[in-house]
Amino acid sequence: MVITRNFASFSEVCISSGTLFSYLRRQYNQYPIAKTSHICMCMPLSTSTMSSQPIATPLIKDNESLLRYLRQPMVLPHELDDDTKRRELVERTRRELQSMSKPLEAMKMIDTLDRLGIAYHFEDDINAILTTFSKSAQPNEDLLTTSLRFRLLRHNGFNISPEIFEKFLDQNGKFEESLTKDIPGLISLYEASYMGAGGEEILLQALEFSEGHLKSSKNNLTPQLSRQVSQALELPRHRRMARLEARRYIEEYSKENQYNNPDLLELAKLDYNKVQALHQMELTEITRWWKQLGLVDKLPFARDRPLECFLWTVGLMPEPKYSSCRIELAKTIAILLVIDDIFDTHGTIDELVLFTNAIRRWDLKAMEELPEYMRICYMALYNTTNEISYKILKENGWSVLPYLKAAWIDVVDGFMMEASWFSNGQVPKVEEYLENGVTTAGSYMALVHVFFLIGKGVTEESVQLLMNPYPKLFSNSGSILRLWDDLGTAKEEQERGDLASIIILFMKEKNITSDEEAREHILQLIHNIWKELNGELVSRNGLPLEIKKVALNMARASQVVYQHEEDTYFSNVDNYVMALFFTPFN
Ligand SMILES: CC(C)=CCC/C(C)=C/COP(=O)(O)OP(=O)(O)O
Ligand SMILES: [Mg+2]
Repeated sequence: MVITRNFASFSEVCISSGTLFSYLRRQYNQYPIAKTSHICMCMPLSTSTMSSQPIATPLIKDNESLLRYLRQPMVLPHELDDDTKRRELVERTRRELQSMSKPLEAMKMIDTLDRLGIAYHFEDDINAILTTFSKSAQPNEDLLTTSLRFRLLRHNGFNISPEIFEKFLDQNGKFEESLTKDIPGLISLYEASYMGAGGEEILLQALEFSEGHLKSSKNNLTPQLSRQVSQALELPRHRRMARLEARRYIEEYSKENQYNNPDLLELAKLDYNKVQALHQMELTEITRWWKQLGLVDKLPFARDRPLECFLWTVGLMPEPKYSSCRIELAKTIAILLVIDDIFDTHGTIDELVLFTNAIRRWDLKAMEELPEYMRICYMALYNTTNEISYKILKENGWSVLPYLKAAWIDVVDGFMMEASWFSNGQVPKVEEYLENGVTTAGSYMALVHVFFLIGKGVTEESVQLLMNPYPKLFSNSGSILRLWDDLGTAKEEQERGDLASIIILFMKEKNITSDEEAREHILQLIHNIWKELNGELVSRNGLPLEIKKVALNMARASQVVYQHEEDTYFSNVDNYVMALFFTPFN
């Protein structure tokens, strides 16, 4: 049996590799067979059957803590059992899914798998089932089934026409009154209506109809239905961040004793814990990188939030297969926050001009003209971007530096634009500010990196669509990010002396006197942009489905990170972080 154990870095762990190896030999009768910078593999002398089980490891800085760590059993027996059990359950669930003959049954199962955060195991099976659903129109299907079919298909990138809802309209073109008694059907219709794209009138109507009736009947329902209605009204499924929803729904599902499938529940919990352990490992790696980079030691005014950066990446790309993408993306966001702080709070306008020009030149000679505090940030950005480009070149053979660099130049140009507006006392138009704000929120920068880091569907044609201009998909999702950012951080930023906020601009431009009213308008704007985003998800815009899904996830994560009561921001995000990364299921 091979046991793998992940260390923060091999050199950090094996201050003396002899210590490790002889310790393993003595203690566990295991023998090291391979070492890389992150993994040490050990093989017991007595057997050669293999299975691997990575375990998250805390930073180990000296021999003392290494030995303390190693004194724990190498692989806890229950962890191996859990993994075997998890794999068995995945296969059992796959067989169950494949054998389902009734469409509604299969759809409900797909929906539950998705909600429990385990659908990624069955991607091919789900796609195969949905492909058959997309071809077979079912005239007699009820409201619940039709709506669920529509939502699942769109969610997975299939283009299905909303005409399938026409059969529920009466002679006056309104949803039939009799449907108001069908609460599960109404919930399903409500959830489906959030998949609507611009101009899809019938889905607008569906939203109004279902929302109105759900609100008015909420108090006269069974506790279970009432809970479902409240959940949907609070935030529809389509807008929820996957990992957070998995965390929440596993808890809810475990309470529904009569209705749940015990196999699915067990699988969801085991899988959640396994993915959480992977996230912890990534977090260890990012934190170690960030500490070694030492940027905030040199720039004490800058934000030091690797955990928050990582939360973003889990929002954007929750699936385990994107592990290394998350690590690289978190690095870019951490640096983005520092540059943002330089522009928003620390740099003088002359220094910012120098910095912007140096970034445009993108060479180390340009760095020499900068003040010392900017030089360190410059080089951190330069090196990190080169390293990411190198990694992509090594793995896929693509030279992506020109794209990554150009995206960063755009970010800094955007920051400079903001800085010059505010230093000249200029008030930009809302539209102008928003357009620039999409760039300064890092949206394009992040999505361009993700496009290459994921590496799916990267062709000469799709690369052409990536920049100049950026795709509408990116602008839509970036606008939602910027709007939520401003809704969430306006107060904090005003206190820090940063006056850039769409709320103030909106109030000025639209002659609105109340902050509250301006916020309402912005929420409506977000809702409208979501429709555009939904259109992009199913449009043939030439972009791969993987990046479309990430863009939608970015809009979802923005709401999670920024929607909060002003004074409870940190405690909210902290709660998410605790639940997502540090609290396993029993
Ligand atoms: C997925 C990505 C790209 C996440 C980055 C999040 C972000 C907007 C950080 C800047 O916050 P801020 O509120 O300090 O920015 P600003 O000062 O521009 O409002
Ligand atoms: Mg902000």
